[in-house]
Amino acid sequence: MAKASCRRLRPSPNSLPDRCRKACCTVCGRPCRRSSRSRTTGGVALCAKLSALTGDKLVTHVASRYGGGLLSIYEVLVSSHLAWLDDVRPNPYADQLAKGYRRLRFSAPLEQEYRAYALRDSVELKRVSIVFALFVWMAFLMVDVWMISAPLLYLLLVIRLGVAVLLVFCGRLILLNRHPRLMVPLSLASIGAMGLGAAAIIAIGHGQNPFFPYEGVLLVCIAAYFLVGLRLVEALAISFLVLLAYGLFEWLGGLPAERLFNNLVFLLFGNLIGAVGCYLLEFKSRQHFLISRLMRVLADQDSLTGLHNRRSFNRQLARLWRQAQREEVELALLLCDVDHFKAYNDHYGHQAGDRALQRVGAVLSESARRPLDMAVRLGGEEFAVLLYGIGATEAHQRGEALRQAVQDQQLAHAGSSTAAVLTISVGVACLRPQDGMAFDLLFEHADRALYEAKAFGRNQVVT
Ligand SMILES: Nc1nc2c(ncn2[C@@H]2O[C@H](COP(=O)(O)OP(=O)(O)OP(=O)(O)O)[C@@H](O)[C@H]2O)c(=O)[nH]1
Repeated sequence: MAKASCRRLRPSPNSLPDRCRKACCTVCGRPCRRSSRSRTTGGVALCAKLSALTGDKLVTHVASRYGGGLLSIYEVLVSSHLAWLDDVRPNPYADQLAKGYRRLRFSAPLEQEYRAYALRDSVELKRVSIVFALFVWMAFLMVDVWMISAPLLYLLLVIRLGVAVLLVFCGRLILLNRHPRLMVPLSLASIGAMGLGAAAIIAIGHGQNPFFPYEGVLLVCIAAYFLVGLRLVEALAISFLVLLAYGLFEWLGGLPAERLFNNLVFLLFGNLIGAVGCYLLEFKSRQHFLISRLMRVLADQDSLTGLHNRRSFNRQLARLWRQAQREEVELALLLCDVDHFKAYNDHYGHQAGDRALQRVGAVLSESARRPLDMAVRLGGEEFAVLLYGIGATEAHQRGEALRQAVQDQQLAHAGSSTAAVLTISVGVACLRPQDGMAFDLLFEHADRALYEAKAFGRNQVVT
C-alpha cells in the first residue's frame, strides 16, 4: 500500500509522507533498507537489492538496469560509503560530508575554516613552486636567444626580465609568509605575470619565427591548476585570463586565423584536462579536511553525552593551567557525581540510565558556554566542569546552580535514599596556579570535596 502511493506521488521524493519516504529506494522506487530519518537528513535510500551490491557492480547495475545518470551513480556510491555518518550527526563536518560538496563549496562557516586550512596546507607548496617557477621562467630565456635574433630579442629579454623581477618580489613575500592573507593574491599575481608575459613573448616571437613554441602558455596554466595550491575557481579564472591574452596578442600580431584557432583548441583541451585534475584534487582536499576534522572532534568527544572526554579534558586542563598562571587568574574545577546511579540502572534499566546521563550532560554543557570553560564526562556517572578565571565564591554558586538544575530535571529515582528524583553531588576546588604547583592539585582538592559531599549525605555542594 505504502509502495503504491509512493509510486503515484513520484517524482518529488521530498514531498512524500514519511512512511513513503521510508519505503522507497531513491534509484528504483522499491522498498528500501534505510530509515526515513536518514533519508530526510541527506542520505540516499537504497532498496535491498542495491544495498547488497558494492563498487563497480553497483555502478554497472544502476547504469544498465535503471539508466541512471552520472549524478545518481555518484550519489549511490558516496552515500553508501558514508552511511556511517548518520551515527555521528548532528556535527557540522558530518553534516557537510553527508550533504556533499560537488560544487566545491561548503556552508558559510565551514567554507571559511576550509580556506584557512587550505592556505596553511599549501604554504610549503607555494614556496617550492615560486622558486621552481623562477628557474623554469629563466630557463626559457635560452629558447628566446636560440630562436629569435636582435633587435626583437631585446624586447623579449626586457619582458622576461621584467616578469622575473616581479616573481622575485612575490617570491620573497611568499617565502617570508608574514601576511598569510596575501598568499593567494601573490600566487595569482605570479601566475598572471608569467601567463601574460609568455603570451606577449610568443606573439612577438611569432612575428619573426613561426616555429617559436606557443605551448609555454599551457605550462603556465598547468602550474595554476596543480603547483600553487589555488582553488579550482581561482585557477580557472587566471587561466582564462591568460588564454584570452594569448588569443588577443596573437591576433594583434597577425597570426593566421587557422593557426590561431588550432593553437587555441589545443590550449583549451589542455586546460580542460588541468581543470578536471584540479577539481578532483580540491574535492579530495575538502574530503580530507572534513574527515580529519570530524575524527579530531570524535576523538575528543564522549559518544553518549557529546561532552568532552577525559583525554580532551587532560589536554585542556594542562593548557588552561599554564594560561591561568600567565594571566594570574584562578581556575575552578567542579567534580560532579550522579547519586545512587547503580540503583537507577538497576531500577529503570541501562537504556534509561543512558538517557539520564545525557540529560545530566546537557545541563552541564549549558553551564560551560564561555570559550575557555569546558564540560566533561570523565567516565561512568562522573562529570566535571572546568571554569576559567572564577573565584571560590562564584565557583561554589555555580556548583549549587548545577546541582539545582539537575534536580529540576525531575527525573524520578525510586531507588534513591537521598531524594525522589535524580540528584548529583558536587565537589568544588579553586586555585590560582603558581610556580612549582602541579595541576593535579586542583583535581585532588575537588576530589576530596566531592568525597565529603557524598559522605555528608549527597545532593550537595562542598568547596
Ligand atoms: N546506563 C549507564 N550506566 C553506566 C554507564 N557507565 C557507568 N554506569 C553505571 O554507573 C554505576 C555507578 O555505580 P557506583 O560507582 O556504585 O556509584 P553510585 O551507584 O552512583 O553510588 P554513589 O556514587 O555512591 O552515589 C554502575 O552501575 C555502572 O554500571 C553508562 O554509560 N551508562
